[in-house]
Amino acid sequence: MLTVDEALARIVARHAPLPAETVSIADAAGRVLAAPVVARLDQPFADLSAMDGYAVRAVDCGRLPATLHVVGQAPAGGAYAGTLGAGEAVRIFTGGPVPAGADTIVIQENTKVETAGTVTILEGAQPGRHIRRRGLDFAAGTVGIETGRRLAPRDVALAAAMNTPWLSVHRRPRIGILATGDELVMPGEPVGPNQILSSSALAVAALVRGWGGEAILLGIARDTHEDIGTRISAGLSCDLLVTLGGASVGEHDLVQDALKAQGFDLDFWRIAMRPGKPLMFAERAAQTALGLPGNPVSTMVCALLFLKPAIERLSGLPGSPVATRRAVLGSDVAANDTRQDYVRCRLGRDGSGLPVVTPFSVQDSSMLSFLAHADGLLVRPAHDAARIAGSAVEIIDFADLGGTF
Ligand SMILES: Nc1nc2c(c(=O)[nH]1)N[C@H]1C(S)=C(S)[C@@H](COP(=O)(O)OP(=O)(O)OC[C@H]3O[C@@H](n4cnc5c(N)ncnc54)[C@H](O)[C@@H]3O)O[C@H]1N2
Ligand code: MOO
Repeated sequence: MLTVDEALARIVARHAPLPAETVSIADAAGRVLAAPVVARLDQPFADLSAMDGYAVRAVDCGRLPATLHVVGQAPAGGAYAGTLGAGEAVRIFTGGPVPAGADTIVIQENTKVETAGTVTILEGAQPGRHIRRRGLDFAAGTVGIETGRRLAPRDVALAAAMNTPWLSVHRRPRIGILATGDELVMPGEPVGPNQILSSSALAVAALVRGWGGEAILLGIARDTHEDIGTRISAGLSCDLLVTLGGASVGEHDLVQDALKAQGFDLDFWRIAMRPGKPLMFAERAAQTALGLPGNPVSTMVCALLFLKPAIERLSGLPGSPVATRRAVLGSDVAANDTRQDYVRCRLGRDGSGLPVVTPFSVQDSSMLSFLAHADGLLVRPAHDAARIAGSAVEIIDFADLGGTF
């Protein structure tokens, strides 16, 4: 059986960033840049005042107090058209252009106005003070944001300031989601005898959206070759088709054959992992299929470990493994077997600030309540020895996933 690392490497290697499209900056947050954002102007566009006060010539303030003639105004969005002469000041506001001839700003707290049309400078007139020089933030032609970055709101702010109303981003991956099983109904539908709710389809759709993909629900296939085949073919325009369940070895586990019948080549269908042994990966021309195991916790954990990096790769990111962090065990754990184990756990804090891991005593991969209440996953490598409380371990902390899991 493949290891988790080998399986992930094969999945990531098989995906490449999708082609670029142009979107309005208003819709760009969360998308991954396919071309750099380059400043189309200098910011600031001129020397601007950083404060409300008076633009003056420092030389006129050599002996204080100094009374100057106020010859005009320079608000943000306006400017004083003339050149400041000896003994003159311009009333200026934060963001206002520094007039020609002035070389410093005196903040208004350091002045007093006794006679209309004059200002008396009391202190604080050093050359260059409170002036933001033209191009201080960036100059025209500066690369503000590099290709391959997922745009956060603060990147949108920078791109907007650089006056780039249209951005080139990678197309969002289209992810088809197909549940399989005679026993499944969707929430809100009548639940017949022997039926259960398809909990995973909506959850995987939410994961896909949170990770930057477009989720396309392909419904629930009944356990027949025909129905599974028909629905797989309906999903052939997706970049990546995710199937739920039917991945294992029982007679009702038909997904593998149905994918082959639709022209997919099977890459692998079992990995050394728990939960999630029956993970399947197949490819067909520009498309891939990821068969997630049916037990709902296995579905979710496998989606986190494999679907997230695949979506990220298609989106233009590297497709890195989900990050783990150092933690200490809060209780003893037995030796692990041949499968890398992802153990649902609670996380506390010890004196040094490290997470303290307490695994739930029940780890049944059908039990969603434990997954929902977990703070993270303890990662136990295959063949890991028994470990006592206090041992160093690796975890996936759900808090690191920014609410996307
Ligand atoms: N003889 C063996 N039996 C099983 C093995 C094995 O290696 N040998 N593997 C077990 C493991 S591990 C898992 S995980 C499951 C996964 O098998 P499948 O992917 O074929 O999943 P199904 O049989 O279709 O379903 C398993 C379980 O999950 C429920 N299910 C399926 N889809 C959904 C959904 N969308 N939402 C909620 N629940 C779902 C389904 O009703 C079953 O109860 O196989 C073990 N068996
Ligand atoms: O690996 Mo299965 O996914 O143990 O439930």
